[in-house]
Amino acid sequence: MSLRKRLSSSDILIAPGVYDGLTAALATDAGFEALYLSGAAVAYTRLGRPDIGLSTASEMADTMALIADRSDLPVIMDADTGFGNALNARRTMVSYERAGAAALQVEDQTYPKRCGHLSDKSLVSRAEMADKIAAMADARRHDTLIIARTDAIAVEGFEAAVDRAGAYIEAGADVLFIEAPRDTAELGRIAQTFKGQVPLLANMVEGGATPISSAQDLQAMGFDIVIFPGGIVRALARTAHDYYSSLKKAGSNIPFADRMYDFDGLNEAIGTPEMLALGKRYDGTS
Ligand SMILES: C[C@](O)(C(=O)O)[C@H](CC(=O)O)C(=O)O
Repeated sequence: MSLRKRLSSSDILIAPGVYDGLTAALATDAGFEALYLSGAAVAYTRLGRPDIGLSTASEMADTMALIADRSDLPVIMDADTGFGNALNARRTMVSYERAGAAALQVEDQTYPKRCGHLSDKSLVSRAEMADKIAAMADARRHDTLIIARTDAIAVEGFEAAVDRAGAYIEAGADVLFIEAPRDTAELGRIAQTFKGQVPLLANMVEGGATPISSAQDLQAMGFDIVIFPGGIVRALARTAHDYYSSLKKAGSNIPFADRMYDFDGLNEAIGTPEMLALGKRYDGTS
């Protein structure tokens, strides 16, 4: 089902963050209906660095292509600022579509951007961002959704964020994402203001500016999509930290065994038996 069609349903869409073939495979097997390719998760895992605009558009497109090889689910792709001005954003649209994205999220920060939950962000003008959205809409070759994000709450205040969001819908945004509301009341006001105009996205960042709500509560407020972009990295980083400490201390993985897949367990999780059976089917002997 196309992402646009799925968003016409009244059930909120939960898109967990992924950043490679493994996380895409595991999230797909868990039964989600869409994935979120998080720029933060790519920076955290590939670079071991913060989400401050260090990853390149081509690194992101390569990652998208690997995920599309491994999962048939629609992928919402983080396009940051579009990597520059409107012309850069047009090119980002075309290359991310080619890599397999079903939706591109673009934000009104200056380039290079930073995580929406870090301080000291700066914005391009409302008019520049509106033109960037229109440029991306004109450049797309498929029914790729444009998710317009404003980071204005932290920079210009809540009312300005609402004004910007209205302008971005007028410019052609298919989905609205107001980044980092500071409390549940602000989340509720966003839903009340824009419900019924375009689908609304909420972003749950553990320990970030917005208190964590469940998908059920966000749906009751009026949200249509919720992303959990970096949760998987926070979970895996914590496990990796504990794993390396344990291995260093014990000189073996025996103390950690009940927190790990063994050889067969991992092979099962990534579909090794099915791949080997497929190989046999095409090995010229049957
Ligand atoms: C949504 C986001 O842009 C992302 O890169 O996934 C980040 C999330 C994060 O930093 O954990 C954001 O700016 O909110």
